[in-house]
Amino acid sequence: MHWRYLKSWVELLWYKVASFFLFQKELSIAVIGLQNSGKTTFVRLLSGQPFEGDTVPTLGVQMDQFALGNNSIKVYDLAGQTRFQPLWERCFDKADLIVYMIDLSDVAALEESFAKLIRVIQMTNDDKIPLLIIGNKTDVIPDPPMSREYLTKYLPETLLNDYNYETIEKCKLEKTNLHQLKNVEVLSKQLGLDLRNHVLHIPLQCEDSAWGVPTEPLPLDRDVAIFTVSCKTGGFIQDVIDWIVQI
Ligand SMILES: Nc1nc2c(ncn2[C@@H]2O[C@H](COP(=O)(O)OP(=O)(O)OP(=O)(O)O)[C@@H](O)[C@H]2O)c(=O)[nH]1
Ligand SMILES: [Mg+2]
Repeated sequence: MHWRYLKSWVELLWYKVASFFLFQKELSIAVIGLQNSGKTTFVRLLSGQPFEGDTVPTLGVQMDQFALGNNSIKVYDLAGQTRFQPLWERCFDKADLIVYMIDLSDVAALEESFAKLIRVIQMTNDDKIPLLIIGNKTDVIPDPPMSREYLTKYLPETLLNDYNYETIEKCKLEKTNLHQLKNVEVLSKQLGLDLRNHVLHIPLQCEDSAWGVPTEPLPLDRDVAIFTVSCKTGGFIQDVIDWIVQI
């Protein structure tokens, strides 16, 4: 046997023994979302590697295992290309947490990304798998000129705690108003996710709802969190990590 293979076997064995004694819990995470949304970049950050501007699109699924705080994390980094999307659901039964990445700066892909997320929520809701929704690439979205209204209304990028879903406006998203999505409350409204009342309002255009007929809100009996982040600048990544390790 080549010494390099022997070395990786020894490392794996050492990791398994160390995890048995050192780690409080083992967490399997499935990271999904459309291509180019930043899934592999996010996994790299989780494992302590720096931001990489030039990444290679993932093919199929890439598995990685590392320590995060006192936890041993096993990550399934899934490919976002359409041809690989059927693989996503094969990882759901192994996952203790599903992370869904959205590229907030890609206005052309937002509708597809939102629709696929809603499908994932419907598919995994009975199993109550915790769900972490990450709006990524906030650094690419230009801010409008600073105003008092902007500062008070659009700045919160942290996890929702107490908010009033009904009073948030839903708008047609365009390049010029994308900055609103940096606010997790606005993002939750666009997705139809009322986290305060734990329900999903399924939009009419989604494939599983009859066209033109409002569907009943879907009760969410699971942990759901939404963050908006920048994997490039590291903005709010630590908040995401803190949330993951507490589940
Ligand atoms: N500006 C900016 N670029 C980012 C950010 N996150 C990721 N990227 C870039 O986006 C591109 C795609 O990132 P990946 O992590 O490979 O995307 P992915 O979701 O894994 O893509 P697939 O594997 O094809 O599904 C890369 O060029 C990254 O450097 C971010 O927060 N800001
Ligand atoms: Mg990838």
